[in-house]
Amino acid sequence: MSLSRNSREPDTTTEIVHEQSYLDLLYRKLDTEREVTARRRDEALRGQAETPQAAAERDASATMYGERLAQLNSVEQGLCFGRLDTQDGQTHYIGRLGLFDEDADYDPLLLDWRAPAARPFYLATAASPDGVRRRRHLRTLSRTVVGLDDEILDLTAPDQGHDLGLAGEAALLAALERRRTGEMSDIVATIQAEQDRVIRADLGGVLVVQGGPGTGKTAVALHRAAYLLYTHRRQLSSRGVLVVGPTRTFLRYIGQVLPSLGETGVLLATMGTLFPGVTADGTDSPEAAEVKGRAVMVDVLAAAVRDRQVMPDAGAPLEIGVEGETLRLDRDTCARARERARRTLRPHNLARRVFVDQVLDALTAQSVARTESDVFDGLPEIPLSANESPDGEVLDARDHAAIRAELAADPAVRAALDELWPVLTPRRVLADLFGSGERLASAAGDLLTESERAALLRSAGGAWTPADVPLLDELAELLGEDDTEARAEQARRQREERAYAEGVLHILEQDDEIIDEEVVRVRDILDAELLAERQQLRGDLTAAQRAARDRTWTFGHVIVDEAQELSAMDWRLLMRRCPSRSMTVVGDVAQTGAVAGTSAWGDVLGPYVGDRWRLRELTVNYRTPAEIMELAGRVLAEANPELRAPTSVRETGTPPWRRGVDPAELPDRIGSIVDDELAAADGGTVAVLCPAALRPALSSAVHTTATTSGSPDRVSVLTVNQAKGLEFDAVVVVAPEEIVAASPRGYNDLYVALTRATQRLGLVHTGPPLPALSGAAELPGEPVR
Ligand SMILES: Nc1ncnc2c1ncn2[C@@H]1O[C@H](COP(=O)(O)OP(=O)(O)OP(=O)(O)O)[C@@H](O)[C@H]1O
Repeated sequence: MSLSRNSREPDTTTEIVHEQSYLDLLYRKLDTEREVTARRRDEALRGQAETPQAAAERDASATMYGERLAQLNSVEQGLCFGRLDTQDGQTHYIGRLGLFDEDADYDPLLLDWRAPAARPFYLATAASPDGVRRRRHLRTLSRTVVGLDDEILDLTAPDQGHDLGLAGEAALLAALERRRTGEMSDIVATIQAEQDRVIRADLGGVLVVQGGPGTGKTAVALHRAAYLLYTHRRQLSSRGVLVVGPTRTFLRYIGQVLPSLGETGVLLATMGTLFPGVTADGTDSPEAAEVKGRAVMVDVLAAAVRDRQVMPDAGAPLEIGVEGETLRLDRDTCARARERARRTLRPHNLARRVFVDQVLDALTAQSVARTESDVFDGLPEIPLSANESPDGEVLDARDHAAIRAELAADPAVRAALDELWPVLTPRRVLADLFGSGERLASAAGDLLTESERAALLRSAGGAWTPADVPLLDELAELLGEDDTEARAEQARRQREERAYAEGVLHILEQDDEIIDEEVVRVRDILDAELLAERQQLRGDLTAAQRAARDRTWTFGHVIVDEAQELSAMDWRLLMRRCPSRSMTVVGDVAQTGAVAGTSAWGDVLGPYVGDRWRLRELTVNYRTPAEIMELAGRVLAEANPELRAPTSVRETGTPPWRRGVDPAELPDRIGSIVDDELAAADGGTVAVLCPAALRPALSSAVHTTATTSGSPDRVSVLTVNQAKGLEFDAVVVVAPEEIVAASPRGYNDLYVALTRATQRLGLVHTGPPLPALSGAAELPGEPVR
C-alpha cells in the first residue's frame, strides 16, 4: 500500500502560537549557549600556561569549546522538529541537539534525537504506542513555526497505521515530495522504525544493512555515524569514523548531512583516496578492474616483491670494483644472505638490513683476506717469533670494522646492494609490474592467464586507478615503510610552523604597538615555539583529518556504502583500517555493477569474521514511486529472479514513458527531451543516464540546451556507474538495451539507472525495446522502432 497525504492539521492556530512561544524559548537558550561557549573558547585561547601540560589542557579546552560552538551553529535550521506527549501527561520536545535548563535542575528543554528518551518518537505506533499518546511534527521555517502534523497513537482513532508501519506519515510525505537540490538532506525528523533499529544498533562487530534502492541505506549509514559518535564519543572521537562511498560526486552529494547534524569527526572517502599521496583518477577496463580486485593478487604481489630480491647467475659472480680491487659476490653467498633475510619474515625494506649485513660480512672477509695476503706480498719470509702462530691474523677486530665501514660507504658496493635487494616503494613495484609483460609473467605464474595478464599491462606514466589503490596498500605492507623520509618531512613542517609562528608574532606585535603601548604584549604570553605547537594542534583538529594523511591509521568504526561494489582486495584494505572489526556495511546485492563486486555478503566477510556478522534488512523504498518500481521490478527479475524489489512508499500517478530514436538523431533529439523534462520537473533536477560511449556527445548537446533554458545546474549527463547512490527528480535512460549488453551485470546496471528517479522516468531506446521495459507507456506519435 502506498502513502497518500494524510496530514491532520490542528483546527486552531492556538497550538501554533503555543509552539512558537516554546520555540522562541529554545532559540533564546541556543543564543545564550553560543555566547557563553564563544566566550569560554576565547578565554581558553587567551589563557596563559606555565607548563607544557597546562598548555595542552588549555588547547584541549579551546578545541572542545570550538567544536561545541560549531555544533551549536550547525543546528540553526530545524532546531526542534518534534514533540511527544506521553500517556502519563509528560511532554518532550525532540531536536537536533540537547538543551537543558540550568535553573531547573538541568531539566531537558530539548532532547537530542539520539538520546534514549527520544526513541519512542521514531518507534511508537498505534499498535505499540510505548507510552506515547501523541506524536507531533513541527514544521518550521527559520525560527518560525509554519505548521503541525499530529498523530494520536490510539487504535480507535481513524486513519491510523497501515501495512508499511510508517511513523509521521504527513511529515514523511512532505519530505519525500520535496524537489531535489543535488545535495542530500538529513532525515532526522522522519526516521522510520526499521531505519531507527539500524541506526541505533550496537557499535561492536560487523553489521550488514541490505536494502533495495531508495530504502534509505545512505541516509541511515550517515545517521548511524552521528548516533555512534554521540553515544560512544569518548571511544570514537580519538580514532574517528570512516565513511566510504562509491565516487567523489557521491561524497559531494552526501557531504552536508553530517555537518548539518553537528558532526565533524568523520572522514568521507572513496576507495581511490585511501592511499595518501595517490590520486586515483584513471579508469580501468572492466576486465582489468576485475582481475586487480581478485584475492589472488595478494600472491601475485608477494611474488613480484620476491622477484626484486635478485641473485647473480650461477658461475657468474657479481664483480664489484673497490679502490682498484675487484671483490666478487657469488650466487651461493647471496642466496644464503637472502635466506637469512627472508627468514626474519620482515617486510622487504626492513629485511634488507639483514641481507646487507650478510653481504657486507662476506665482502669484508674477502677484503680482509686480500689485505692480509697483500701485507706479505713481496716481503722476504720473516721467521715467526715464539708466541706467533702461522695462522694468526694480521688485522684485528678494529681493522675489520674499519674495512666493513668503508665497504658499506663505497658507491660500488651500495650500487651492488641496490641491484640485489633494492629499497622499494609500492608505486615503483606496481608501475614496474604492470609495465612489463615479463615481470607479470614471472610474478603471476599460473595464477593468471595470459589474457588476464595482458589486461593488467599499462603504459608507463599512466594514471593510477581506484583498483590500484588496494594493491598499493598491499605492497606497502609487503615492503614495509621506511619512515626516514616521513620523519624528515615532519621536521621540515615543524620548522615551517615555527617560522610561520614567528611571522604571526611579528605582525601581532606591530598591532600591539599601534593599538596600545600599555597592553600585554603578545610575546609576553606566547612564544613562537608554543604558538607553532598550537598551530599544529589546531591544524590537526579532528581525528578524521589526521587519518586522511596516514595510511596506517586505524579507525574506531568504518561505514561502507554501496559495499556491494567492493572487490576482495578492497575489503583487505578496509579490514586493515579497522582491526576492531566495528563496521557497518551498507549495500544491495541487486545493484552490483562491478564484475569484481559481490553477490553474497558471506563470501566477502567470511575470510575476516567467519559467520560473526549481523544482517538487517530495509524493505521500504522512499525514493522511487510505485509506477517506476513496477517497471524496475521486472528488470530486477531478469537480473536476479530470486530477489524482491522494495515496496514504494508513494505513488505519483505518472507512469514511465518510452520512445524510440534513431541513433544518428540522438544528439539532436536529446535537447528537446531534456527541455520537456526540465519543464515537467518544475524546478527539480534532471539526469540523462547513458552508456559511457554516448556520454560525450549527449553531454555537449544537453549542456547547450540547459544553458539556453537557464538551468545548467539542474541537468546532469552520467553513466550508470557515476549515478550510483544519487537521485534526481526526472531521469531519462538512453539506450537501455546497450546498458544491458555492455556488461555481464547489465540488467543490474539498468535496475540502478531506473531507480534513481524520485518523480519521473523516461526511456529512449535506439534499438528494439527490451521486453522487460515494454510496460512503459509509448509516447503518442513517437513510433517505437
Ligand atoms: N525516513 C526518511 N525520511 C525522509 N526521507 C527519507 C527517509 N528515508 C529515506 N529517505 C530519502 O529517500 C531517498 C533515498 O535514500 P538513500 O539515498 O539513503 O537510499 P539508498 O538505499 O542508499 O538508495 P540506493 O541504494 O538506491 O542508492 C533520499 O532522498 C532520502 O533522503
